[in-house]
Amino acid sequence: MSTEEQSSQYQSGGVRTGQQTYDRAWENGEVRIENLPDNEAQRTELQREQTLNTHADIEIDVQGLNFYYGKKQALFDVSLPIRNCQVTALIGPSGCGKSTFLRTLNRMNDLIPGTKVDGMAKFGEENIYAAKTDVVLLRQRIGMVFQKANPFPKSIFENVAYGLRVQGKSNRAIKEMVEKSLRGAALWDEVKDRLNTSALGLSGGQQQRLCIARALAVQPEVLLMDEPCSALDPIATLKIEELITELVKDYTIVIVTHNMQQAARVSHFTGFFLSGKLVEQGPTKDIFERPQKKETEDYISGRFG
Ligand SMILES: Nc1ncnc2c1ncn2[C@@H]1O[C@H](COP(=O)(O)OP(=O)(O)OP(=O)(O)O)[C@@H](O)[C@H]1O
Repeated sequence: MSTEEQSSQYQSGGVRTGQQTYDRAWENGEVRIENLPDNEAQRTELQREQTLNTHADIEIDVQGLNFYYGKKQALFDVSLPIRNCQVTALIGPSGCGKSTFLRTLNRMNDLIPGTKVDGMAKFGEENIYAAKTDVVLLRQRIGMVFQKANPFPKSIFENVAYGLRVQGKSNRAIKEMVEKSLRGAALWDEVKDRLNTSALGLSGGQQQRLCIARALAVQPEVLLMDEPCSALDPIATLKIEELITELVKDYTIVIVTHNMQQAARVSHFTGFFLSGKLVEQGPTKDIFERPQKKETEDYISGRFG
């Protein structure tokens, strides 16, 4: 089908396939990774399908979560299992509550005055939302990477060493962990000869991988990623996606993304949010190819959002 034919089909409201939705994104000037060498996108999607484990243990079991910014309720009765060593993507239109949900998982919203949460998020024997939860320890176990890379104005080495110094680790242990974390974040080879130079001199993609290394250094069990590629070019985006595919062998990953094709490429499970409610969740392939709810189908096929 020609581009023109596709466009007219979109305008007439016909159902789009994921590829067509992505083609439209390309026409709109958004990222298109399929054009990169070796058809990397198809490879990662295939790898994701092969590593889907619908029986994986539930690492965080969120049940009946309600969340409020002051009087405004932002999440309504959300229940979502986050599975061990799988990537869970959170998708939905702007303002639907994806980031709010993500931030409840390591209590980042506590930093915003006037917020309130009720419900349960079972993590091991703990309820993440319980008043007695040690939030510092929680954020060490559940690390976070933000939309915009936020390295400290320090050297590359000190950025990664930061959390380890706070923990009082020995210099020798710190040196080992910094190297291990930079390797884990697929950055070591690019920076090993300039560890003492400023992190701010790195490219955007390298800075984001440095932030991932910084999160890995304190040995988390879960990594939360809030649109980690939204400020990156296609090549840097591809590197982060490849990295996610590697990291998920050892870590449970939850990623917020606006980019449905990214969700399709990297995630095993997907949750679709709309107006603060989790409309549908399940294996990514099912959500994209056989959505059960009309709202999901409309969103996936690009009718809104
Ligand atoms: N600090 C805040 N104070 C008050 N309301 C907030 C705050 N942060 C978010 N909200 C509101 O909560 C709702 C959910 O926002 P959230 O950022 O979680 O959505 P999102 O799906 O991540 O959106 P986006 O894709 O645009 O980042 C929105 O109505 C938003 O305006």
